[in-house]
Parts: sequence; structure tokens; C-alpha cells
Amino acid sequence: MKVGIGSDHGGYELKEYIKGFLEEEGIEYIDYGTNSSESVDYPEFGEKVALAVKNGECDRGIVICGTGIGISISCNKVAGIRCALCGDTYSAKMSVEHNNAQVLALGGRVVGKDLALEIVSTWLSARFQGGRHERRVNKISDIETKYML
Ligand SMILES: O=C[C@H](O)[C@H](O)[C@H](O)COP(=O)(O)O
Repeated sequence: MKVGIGSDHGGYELKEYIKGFLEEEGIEYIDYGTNSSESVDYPEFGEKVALAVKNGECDRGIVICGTGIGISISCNKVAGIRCALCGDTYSAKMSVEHNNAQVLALGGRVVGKDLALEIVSTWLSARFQGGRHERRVNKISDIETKYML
């Protein structure tokens, strides 16, 4: 599995920490920035990661900003992308099993490093269950199509 990872300055430190974890686990990743704690705008990095997942360059994405809110909203603007902001392992697991989320968002100023790694690890191990959930995820896609500009 190849993971695309990106953050703004508020998520930079946690991004670097998660990269260390991915390396230890032997999980391939592409870092889409940002590359320092200097102030930047999160939509740019959310879009980069979401596009990488959409075009198949990466299988999954992890995005981080201060709260995880702005960058998750940004990712969810890319048609076909389901980005879930998670602050606990149960939600992280369900976001894949039930919602088939291909992108995980974290709040670098919200979750501690240990919890963040548990969330990432749980999320990466989770698999979409299909069945009734597929019908519901398809209905999300229908909404997307319905309101396409
Ligand atoms: O949802 C947005 C994110 O939390 C940003 O990381 C945050 O708004 C950045 O704030 P500041 O420019 O004050 O560091």
C-alpha cells in the first residue's frame, strides 16, 4: 500500500512523526508537503493528497492541519474522495469499514502523538465491508453527481 501524506504548518510536526512510523512499518509513502512549520494554507495540501488518491498515485491519504477540519473539508471537495476526520480509533476503523474513507484527517493540535499513531495504524489495517455499506456509499456518490457544478 502506498500512502500520500500532507499537512499545513499546524500539522507539520505530526506529519513528520507519522512518516517515521510509516518508515518503521515499511509502508511506502509520498510526502506532498508542507516542508516546514512556516505558515501555509491547508487547502493546497489537502487538494494535493486527495488528487493523488483520486488518480491512483496513492492508495490512501493522510492529511493533517491544526484541527483536521479545514484540510478534511478541502479533501472532500475533490469528487470521489471520502475524507474522515478522526480523533479516536473506533471512528478510524468505522470510517473505512462502513464509509470506505480513502483519506484520514487528523488534528495536529488536537490529538497527541501516541493516539495519532494508534489511529493511523487502526485505519491502515481496516478494510471496507461492502454489503449494505456499499449501497450507502453509492448514495453519497449520487449526491455528489446531483450537485456537480
Ligand atoms: O482548519 C484549519 C486548520 O486547523 C489550520 O491549521 C489553522 O486554521 C491554522 O491556523 P493558524 O494560521 O492560526 O496557524
